[in-house]
Amino acid sequence: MVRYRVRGGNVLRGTAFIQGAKNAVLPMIGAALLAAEGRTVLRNVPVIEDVRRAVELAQAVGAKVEFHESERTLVIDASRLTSPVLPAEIARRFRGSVLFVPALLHRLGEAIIEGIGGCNLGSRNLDFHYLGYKRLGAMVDEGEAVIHIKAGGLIGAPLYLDTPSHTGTENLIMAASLARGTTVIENAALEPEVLDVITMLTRMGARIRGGGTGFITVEGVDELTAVEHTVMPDRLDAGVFAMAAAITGGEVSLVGASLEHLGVVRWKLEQMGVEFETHGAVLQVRRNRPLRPINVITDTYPGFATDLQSPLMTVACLAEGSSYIHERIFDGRFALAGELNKMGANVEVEGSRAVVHGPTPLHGTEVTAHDLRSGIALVLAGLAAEGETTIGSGYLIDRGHAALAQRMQALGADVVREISTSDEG
Ligand SMILES: CC(=O)N[C@H]1[C@@H](OP(=O)(O)OP(=O)(O)OC[C@H]2O[C@@H](n3ccc(=O)[nH]c3=O)[C@H](O)[C@@H]2O)O[C@H](CO)[C@@H](O)[C@@H]1O
Ligand SMILES: C=C(OP(=O)(O)O)C(=O)O
Repeated sequence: MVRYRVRGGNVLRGTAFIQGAKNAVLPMIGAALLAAEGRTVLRNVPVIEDVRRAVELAQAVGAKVEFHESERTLVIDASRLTSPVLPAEIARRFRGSVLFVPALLHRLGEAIIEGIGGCNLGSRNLDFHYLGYKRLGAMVDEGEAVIHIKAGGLIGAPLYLDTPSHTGTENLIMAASLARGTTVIENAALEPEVLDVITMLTRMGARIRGGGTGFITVEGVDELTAVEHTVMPDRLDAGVFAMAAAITGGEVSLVGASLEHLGVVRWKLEQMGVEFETHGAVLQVRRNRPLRPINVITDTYPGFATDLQSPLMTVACLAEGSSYIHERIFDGRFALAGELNKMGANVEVEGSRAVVHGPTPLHGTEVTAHDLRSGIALVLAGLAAEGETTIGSGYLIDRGHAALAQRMQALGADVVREISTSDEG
């Protein structure tokens, strides 16, 4: 029912406040459920739909959770968990639901997963998670509709991931933290969000070594305690606002963005003609020369983040020449191309590769968000387009970006969030 309406042509200038990281706070809510006493306090929590769903899910398994949205603070009391069931109607609405499994296994001896949601990006397997739980001593029954995992006390073991799965790494670290003995996880994910989760778990009393090396050792402990933790800034939100400055030829100050976390995204945008300057804790981004085309291959961190591939495709539409994009993480992440082409772009897709023939003037029309990042990419396209762009299925954008319309308006953009009467999401 939510849609975004964008009138293009305004050059973005001003200050944007970068939200806390969605992909860090969701595992942290899962981690908070590992503490059998006391209250966990999470600060800098983004007010996004995925967090609201995570709060509902934590309440469904028995935790007492207060989300003080205006304070961007979560208070979680998990001293009494009552149900091992992750109910379909909540769990199917976001990916982070999978991050509740370790706490349910440790606290209740079982987890019943009635569904797992998240962006529709092609195949999104969970086999590394299940294999890991099995190696730690759990029994996994993968039914058609329901997955039942049972564990009468997990025991540390050597684990490996075929590829460094983000949530897979977080889940296995959480499972190992309260398992008896030592667990080693080879080929672990290196994403900054994983490191932030390790920092929180360490503060809770977990014994974790090797974060950021791809080779993590966890010595199990008997209990974890409730702590206070401030969620790191969202590098994907920061990347989007940097690209909003880039696509409109503007200049924005990003409060709370870390240039270090942007990694390769920074270098690719610089190659396109975008300038970055750090002023202490504020990151200045501007573009005042024509956009150059780019080649991008997505990869796990420290490679180019797949979640920023879609917004970058939009920016490439305005570049003077052909850009090449190779998507290596997800096999269904190019639905955006068809929507951009409706707006006048010329994007050709073949398998996991796309060629963006720029520059093409964009014109406003009705388009659809197929997932969170294609949704925000269409907002960027709307900023650069002539006329009005309406983006349907806006809930998907709200899953990951807090107060998007207000933050864009503060930069001079004409972006409005509406509740439509049609039945699209
Ligand atoms: C809530 C959250 O943190 N979501 C992020 C997380 O998703 P998520 O943790 O789901 O992504 P993964 O890193 O696990 O998946 C990456 C790839 O590995 C494959 N795979 C993964 C696990 C598994 O057991 N088997 C398997 O084959 C997936 O199908 C996919 O092709 O990382 C993605 C990749 O950076 C991001 O796009 C998501 O924003
Ligand atoms: C793919 C994403 O999220 P999720 O894993 O929650 O579906 C995303 O944030 O772009």
